[in-house]
Amino acid sequence: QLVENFYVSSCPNVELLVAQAVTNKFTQTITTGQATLRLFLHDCFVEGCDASVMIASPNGDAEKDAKENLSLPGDGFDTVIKAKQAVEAVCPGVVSCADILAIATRDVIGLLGGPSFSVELGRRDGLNSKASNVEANLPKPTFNLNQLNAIFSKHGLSQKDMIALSGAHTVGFSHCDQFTNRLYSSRVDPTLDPTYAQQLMSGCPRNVDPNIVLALDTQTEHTFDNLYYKNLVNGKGLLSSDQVLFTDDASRSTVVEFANDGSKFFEAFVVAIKKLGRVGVKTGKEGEIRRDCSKFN
Ligand code: HEM
Ligand SMILES: [Ca+2]
Ligand SMILES: [Ca+2]
Repeated sequence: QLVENFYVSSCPNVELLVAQAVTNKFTQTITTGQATLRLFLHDCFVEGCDASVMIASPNGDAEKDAKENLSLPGDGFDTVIKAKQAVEAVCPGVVSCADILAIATRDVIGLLGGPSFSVELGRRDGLNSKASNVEANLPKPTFNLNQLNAIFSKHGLSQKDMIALSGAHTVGFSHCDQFTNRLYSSRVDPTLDPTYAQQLMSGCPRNVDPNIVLALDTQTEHTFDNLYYKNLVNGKGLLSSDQVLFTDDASRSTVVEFANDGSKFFEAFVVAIKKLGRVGVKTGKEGEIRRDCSKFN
Protein backbone atom coordinates (compact mmCIF):
# COMPACT_ATOMS: atom_id res chain seq x y z
CA GLN A 1 0.00 0.00 0.00
CA LEU A 2 2.96 2.32 0.56
CA VAL A 3 4.64 3.68 -2.57
CA GLU A 4 8.01 5.26 -3.24
CA ASN A 5 6.72 8.39 -5.00
CA PHE A 6 3.82 9.14 -2.66
CA TYR A 7 4.62 12.87 -2.36
CA VAL A 8 5.66 13.36 -6.00
CA SER A 9 3.10 16.10 -6.60
CA SER A 10 2.26 17.21 -3.03
CA CYS A 11 5.82 17.65 -1.75
CA PRO A 12 8.34 16.66 -4.43
CA ASN A 13 11.42 17.70 -2.44
CA VAL A 14 10.52 15.96 0.81
CA GLU A 15 13.41 13.49 0.69
CA LEU A 16 15.91 16.24 -0.05
CA LEU A 17 14.58 18.42 2.79
CA VAL A 18 14.74 15.55 5.28
CA ALA A 19 18.22 14.54 4.08
CA GLN A 20 19.52 18.08 4.63
CA ALA A 21 18.09 18.32 8.14
CA VAL A 22 19.32 14.84 9.09
CA THR A 23 22.80 15.43 7.67
CA ASN A 24 23.08 18.71 9.58
CA LYS A 25 22.10 17.08 12.83
CA PHE A 26 24.31 14.04 12.19
CA THR A 27 27.37 16.25 11.60
CA GLN A 28 26.74 18.05 14.89
CA THR A 29 25.94 14.99 17.02
CA ILE A 30 27.53 11.64 16.33
CA THR A 31 24.81 9.69 18.20
CA THR A 32 22.07 10.93 15.86
CA GLY A 33 22.35 7.78 13.75
CA GLN A 34 21.96 5.15 16.46
CA ALA A 35 19.27 7.19 18.23
CA THR A 36 17.12 7.49 15.09
CA LEU A 37 17.53 3.86 14.11
CA ARG A 38 16.41 2.60 17.51
CA LEU A 39 13.52 5.08 17.59
CA PHE A 40 12.22 3.58 14.33
CA LEU A 41 12.12 0.07 15.84
CA HIS A 42 10.38 1.29 18.97
CA ASP A 43 7.83 3.14 16.85
CA CYS A 44 7.08 0.32 14.41
CA PHE A 45 6.74 -2.45 17.03
CA VAL A 46 4.20 -0.50 19.08
CA GLU A 47 1.01 0.41 17.14
CA GLY A 48 2.90 0.16 13.83
CA CYS A 49 5.10 2.75 12.08
CA ASP A 50 2.85 5.70 12.93
CA ALA A 51 5.00 8.06 15.04
CA SER A 52 3.07 7.03 18.16
CA VAL A 53 6.44 6.99 19.97
CA MET A 54 6.86 10.73 19.30
CA ILE A 55 3.83 11.85 21.35
CA ALA A 56 4.58 13.82 24.52
CA SER A 57 1.78 13.60 27.07
CA PRO A 58 1.27 16.19 29.79
CA ASN A 59 0.21 13.27 32.02
CA GLY A 60 3.39 11.26 31.47
CA ASP A 61 1.47 8.25 30.14
CA ALA A 62 2.46 8.20 26.46
CA GLU A 63 4.66 5.53 24.88
CA LYS A 64 7.82 7.58 25.34
CA ASP A 65 7.17 7.59 29.12
CA ALA A 66 7.25 3.78 29.35
CA LYS A 67 10.26 2.38 31.20
CA GLU A 68 11.52 0.63 28.04
CA ASN A 69 11.56 3.94 26.18
CA LEU A 70 13.24 6.14 28.77
CA SER A 71 16.65 5.22 27.35
CA LEU A 72 15.69 6.42 23.85
CA PRO A 73 18.11 9.30 23.30
CA GLY A 74 16.66 12.76 22.72
CA ASP A 75 18.68 13.00 19.51
CA GLY A 76 16.30 10.65 17.70
CA PHE A 77 13.21 12.70 18.59
CA ASP A 78 15.12 15.88 17.76
CA THR A 79 16.07 14.59 14.32
CA VAL A 80 12.42 14.00 13.41
CA ILE A 81 11.32 17.36 14.85
CA LYS A 82 14.01 19.26 12.93
CA ALA A 83 13.25 17.45 9.68
CA LYS A 84 9.51 18.02 10.15
CA GLN A 85 10.13 21.76 10.62
CA ALA A 86 12.11 21.88 7.38
CA VAL A 87 9.34 20.03 5.52
CA GLU A 88 6.48 22.06 7.05
CA ALA A 89 8.15 25.28 5.87
CA VAL A 90 7.75 24.11 2.26
CA CYS A 91 4.73 21.75 2.24
CA PRO A 92 2.65 22.43 5.36
CA GLY A 93 0.28 19.72 6.55
CA VAL A 94 1.23 17.19 3.90
CA VAL A 95 3.95 14.82 5.15
CA SER A 96 3.37 12.56 8.16
CA CYS A 97 5.79 12.32 11.06
CA ALA A 98 5.79 8.56 10.50
CA ASP A 99 7.14 9.04 6.96
CA ILE A 100 9.70 11.57 8.15
CA LEU A 101 11.00 9.05 10.69
CA ALA A 102 11.16 6.39 7.96
CA ILE A 103 13.12 8.69 5.61
CA ALA A 104 15.42 9.85 8.42
CA THR A 105 16.13 6.24 9.38
CA ARG A 106 17.05 5.38 5.80
CA ASP A 107 19.30 8.46 5.71
CA VAL A 108 21.18 7.73 8.94
CA ILE A 109 21.87 4.16 7.81
CA GLY A 110 23.61 5.62 4.76
CA LEU A 111 25.45 8.26 6.79
CA LEU A 112 26.76 5.55 9.12
CA GLY A 113 28.23 3.66 6.16
CA GLY A 114 25.38 1.22 5.65
CA PRO A 115 23.45 0.38 2.48
CA SER A 116 21.46 2.98 0.55
CA PHE A 117 17.95 2.09 -0.53
CA SER A 118 14.66 3.64 -1.60
CA VAL A 119 12.04 4.25 1.06
CA GLU A 120 8.32 3.56 0.70
CA LEU A 121 5.96 6.35 1.81
CA GLY A 122 2.32 7.11 2.50
CA ARG A 123 2.08 6.39 6.25
CA ARG A 124 -0.33 8.43 8.37
CA ASP A 125 0.24 9.40 11.99
CA GLY A 126 -1.50 7.39 14.69
CA LEU A 127 -4.03 8.60 17.22
CA ASN A 128 -2.96 6.33 20.10
CA SER A 129 0.10 6.45 22.32
CA LYS A 130 -0.13 4.60 25.62
CA ALA A 131 2.74 3.79 27.92
CA SER A 132 0.95 0.60 28.98
CA ASN A 133 1.21 -0.71 25.40
CA VAL A 134 4.97 -0.71 25.22
CA GLU A 135 6.49 -3.44 27.37
CA ALA A 136 4.72 -6.44 25.83
CA ASN A 137 5.54 -5.31 22.30
CA LEU A 138 9.29 -4.82 22.49
CA PRO A 139 11.95 -7.54 22.56
CA LYS A 140 13.94 -7.89 25.78
CA PRO A 141 17.72 -8.36 25.90
CA THR A 142 17.19 -11.58 27.88
CA PHE A 143 15.04 -13.20 25.15
CA ASN A 144 16.06 -16.58 23.74
CA LEU A 145 15.77 -17.42 20.03
CA ASN A 146 12.17 -18.64 20.28
CA GLN A 147 11.07 -15.49 22.06
CA LEU A 148 12.88 -13.29 19.54
CA ASN A 149 11.33 -15.17 16.63
CA ALA A 150 7.88 -14.97 18.22
CA ILE A 151 7.87 -11.22 18.68
CA PHE A 152 9.28 -10.52 15.19
CA SER A 153 6.95 -13.00 13.47
CA LYS A 154 3.94 -11.19 14.92
CA HIS A 155 4.87 -8.47 12.44
CA GLY A 156 5.54 -10.78 9.52
CA LEU A 157 9.31 -10.72 10.02
CA SER A 158 11.17 -14.01 9.50
CA GLN A 159 14.09 -15.33 11.54
CA LYS A 160 16.44 -14.14 8.79
CA ASP A 161 14.86 -10.65 8.97
CA MET A 162 15.24 -10.69 12.75
CA ILE A 163 18.93 -11.64 12.52
CA ALA A 164 19.57 -8.99 9.87
CA LEU A 165 17.75 -6.29 11.85
CA SER A 166 19.69 -7.21 15.00
CA GLY A 167 22.70 -6.11 12.95
CA ALA A 168 21.57 -2.57 13.85
CA HIS A 169 23.57 -3.28 17.02
CA THR A 170 26.64 -2.67 14.88
CA VAL A 171 26.23 0.93 16.09
CA GLY A 172 25.42 2.52 19.41
CA PHE A 173 25.56 1.45 23.01
CA SER A 174 23.79 -0.18 25.90
CA HIS A 175 23.45 0.76 29.55
CA CYS A 176 25.13 -1.69 31.92
CA ASP A 177 21.87 -2.92 33.50
CA GLN A 178 20.80 -4.47 30.19
CA PHE A 179 23.53 -7.14 30.34
CA THR A 180 25.15 -7.28 33.81
CA ASN A 181 23.00 -10.33 34.64
CA ARG A 182 25.44 -12.13 32.32
CA LEU A 183 28.35 -11.16 34.58
CA TYR A 184 27.13 -11.25 38.16
CA SER A 185 24.78 -14.23 38.45
CA SER A 186 25.97 -17.47 40.03
CA ARG A 187 28.51 -17.77 37.23
CA VAL A 188 29.68 -15.69 34.27
CA ASP A 189 27.68 -16.48 31.11
CA PRO A 190 29.75 -19.27 29.50
CA THR A 191 28.92 -18.05 26.00
CA LEU A 192 30.96 -14.88 26.68
CA ASP A 193 34.57 -14.82 25.57
CA PRO A 194 36.51 -14.71 28.90
CA THR A 195 38.65 -11.70 27.98
CA TYR A 196 35.58 -9.81 26.80
CA ALA A 197 33.78 -10.76 30.03
CA GLN A 198 36.68 -9.20 31.99
CA GLN A 199 36.40 -6.02 29.93
CA LEU A 200 32.68 -5.85 30.60
CA MET A 201 33.24 -6.32 34.34
CA SER A 202 35.72 -3.48 34.46
CA GLY A 203 33.45 -1.27 32.35
CA CYS A 204 30.38 -2.16 34.39
CA PRO A 205 31.40 -3.07 37.96
CA ARG A 206 28.67 -4.02 40.46
CA ASN A 207 26.57 -0.99 41.48
CA VAL A 208 27.92 1.03 38.59
CA ASP A 209 26.47 4.50 37.89
CA PRO A 210 23.26 3.72 35.94
CA ASN A 211 24.24 6.23 33.26
CA ILE A 212 27.29 4.26 32.12
CA VAL A 213 27.07 2.70 28.65
CA LEU A 214 29.25 0.31 26.63
CA ALA A 215 29.41 -0.10 22.86
CA LEU A 216 27.22 -2.83 21.36
CA ASP A 217 29.95 -3.41 18.74
CA THR A 218 33.29 -3.03 20.51
CA GLN A 219 35.20 -2.65 17.27
CA THR A 220 33.32 -0.08 15.16
CA GLU A 221 30.58 1.50 17.26
CA HIS A 222 29.97 4.34 14.82
CA THR A 223 30.06 2.38 11.57
CA PHE A 224 27.27 0.33 10.06
CA ASP A 225 29.21 -2.80 9.03
CA ASN A 226 29.11 -6.56 9.60
CA LEU A 227 31.54 -6.60 12.54
CA TYR A 228 28.56 -7.17 14.83
CA TYR A 229 28.32 -10.71 13.40
CA LYS A 230 32.07 -11.30 13.58
CA ASN A 231 31.84 -10.35 17.25
CA LEU A 232 29.09 -12.90 17.81
CA VAL A 233 31.24 -15.63 16.26
CA ASN A 234 33.97 -14.62 18.73
CA GLY A 235 31.75 -14.64 21.83
CA LYS A 236 31.66 -10.85 21.93
CA GLY A 237 27.96 -10.14 21.64
CA LEU A 238 27.03 -7.62 24.32
CA LEU A 239 23.39 -8.53 24.97
CA SER A 240 22.27 -12.05 25.65
CA SER A 241 19.79 -11.63 22.76
CA ASP A 242 22.75 -10.85 20.47
CA GLN A 243 24.96 -13.76 21.51
CA VAL A 244 22.11 -16.30 21.38
CA LEU A 245 21.89 -15.80 17.61
CA PHE A 246 25.26 -17.54 17.32
CA THR A 247 24.88 -19.93 20.25
CA ASP A 248 21.62 -21.44 19.03
CA ASP A 249 22.10 -24.02 16.26
CA ALA A 250 18.96 -22.83 14.53
CA SER A 251 20.31 -19.36 13.76
CA ARG A 252 24.10 -19.83 13.75
CA SER A 253 24.52 -20.44 10.01
CA THR A 254 22.91 -17.07 9.17
CA VAL A 255 25.22 -15.28 11.62
CA VAL A 256 28.23 -16.99 10.06
CA GLU A 257 27.01 -16.08 6.57
CA PHE A 258 26.66 -12.38 7.52
CA ALA A 259 30.03 -12.43 9.35
CA ASN A 260 31.76 -13.80 6.26
CA ASP A 261 30.03 -11.62 3.69
CA GLY A 262 29.07 -8.03 4.46
CA SER A 263 27.14 -7.70 1.20
CA LYS A 264 24.84 -10.59 2.20
CA PHE A 265 24.15 -8.73 5.44
CA PHE A 266 23.41 -5.45 3.64
CA GLU A 267 21.09 -7.21 1.18
CA ALA A 268 19.15 -8.96 3.94
CA PHE A 269 19.07 -5.82 6.07
CA VAL A 270 17.50 -3.75 3.27
CA VAL A 271 14.81 -6.39 2.69
CA ALA A 272 14.10 -6.56 6.42
CA ILE A 273 14.03 -2.84 7.21
CA LYS A 274 11.64 -2.25 4.31
CA LYS A 275 9.37 -4.92 5.80
CA LEU A 276 9.75 -3.30 9.22
CA GLY A 277 8.64 -0.01 7.65
CA ARG A 278 5.35 -1.58 6.54
CA VAL A 279 4.40 -2.88 9.99
CA GLY A 280 0.93 -1.76 11.07
CA VAL A 281 0.92 1.31 8.84
CA LYS A 282 -2.12 3.56 8.61
CA THR A 283 -2.92 4.82 5.11
CA GLY A 284 -5.65 6.61 3.19
CA LYS A 285 -8.08 8.27 5.59
CA GLU A 286 -6.78 6.52 8.71
CA GLY A 287 -4.99 8.54 11.38
CA GLU A 288 -3.90 12.09 10.57
CA ILE A 289 -1.01 14.21 9.33
CA ARG A 290 0.28 15.71 12.55
CA ARG A 291 1.36 19.33 12.45
CA ASP A 292 3.58 18.92 15.50
CA CYS A 293 5.09 15.44 15.79
CA SER A 294 4.89 15.49 19.57
CA LYS A 295 1.14 16.28 19.71
CA PHE A 296 -2.08 14.96 18.20
CA ASN A 297 -3.74 17.67 16.06
C1 HEM B 1 16.40 -8.44 18.50
C2 HEM B 1 15.88 -7.88 19.56
C3 HEM B 1 16.41 -6.61 20.15
C4 HEM B 1 16.64 -6.39 21.46
C5 HEM B 1 16.38 -7.38 22.60
C6 HEM B 1 17.19 -5.08 21.58
C7 HEM B 1 17.55 -4.49 22.78
C8 HEM B 1 18.32 -3.36 22.89
C9 HEM B 1 18.86 -2.84 24.13
C10 HEM B 1 18.62 -3.44 25.50
C11 HEM B 1 19.61 -1.77 23.81
C12 HEM B 1 20.37 -0.88 24.80
C13 HEM B 1 19.51 0.30 25.19
C14 HEM B 1 20.13 1.14 26.27
O1 HEM B 1 20.55 0.60 27.29
O2 HEM B 1 20.19 2.37 26.09
C15 HEM B 1 19.54 -1.58 22.39
C16 HEM B 1 20.17 -0.57 21.69
C17 HEM B 1 19.98 -0.35 20.34
N1 HEM B 1 19.12 -1.03 19.52
FE1 HEM B 1 18.24 -2.78 19.91
N2 HEM B 1 17.28 -4.51 20.35
C18 HEM B 1 16.80 -5.39 19.44
C19 HEM B 1 16.69 -5.18 18.08
C20 HEM B 1 16.96 -3.99 17.46
C21 HEM B 1 16.56 -3.64 16.12
C22 HEM B 1 15.73 -4.53 15.20
C23 HEM B 1 17.02 -2.38 15.87
C24 HEM B 1 16.86 -1.51 14.65
C25 HEM B 1 16.58 -1.97 13.46
C26 HEM B 1 17.74 -1.96 17.05
C27 HEM B 1 18.44 -0.80 17.17
C28 HEM B 1 19.19 -0.45 18.27
C29 HEM B 1 20.17 0.62 18.29
C30 HEM B 1 20.60 1.46 17.10
C31 HEM B 1 20.66 0.68 19.60
C32 HEM B 1 21.70 1.67 20.14
C33 HEM B 1 20.96 2.85 20.74
C34 HEM B 1 21.89 3.95 21.24
O3 HEM B 1 23.08 3.91 21.02
O4 HEM B 1 21.35 4.89 21.87
N3 HEM B 1 17.66 -2.94 18.01
N4 HEM B 1 18.73 -2.57 21.85
CA1 LIG C 1 4.12 3.31 16.58
CA1 LIG D 1 29.97 -1.51 13.61
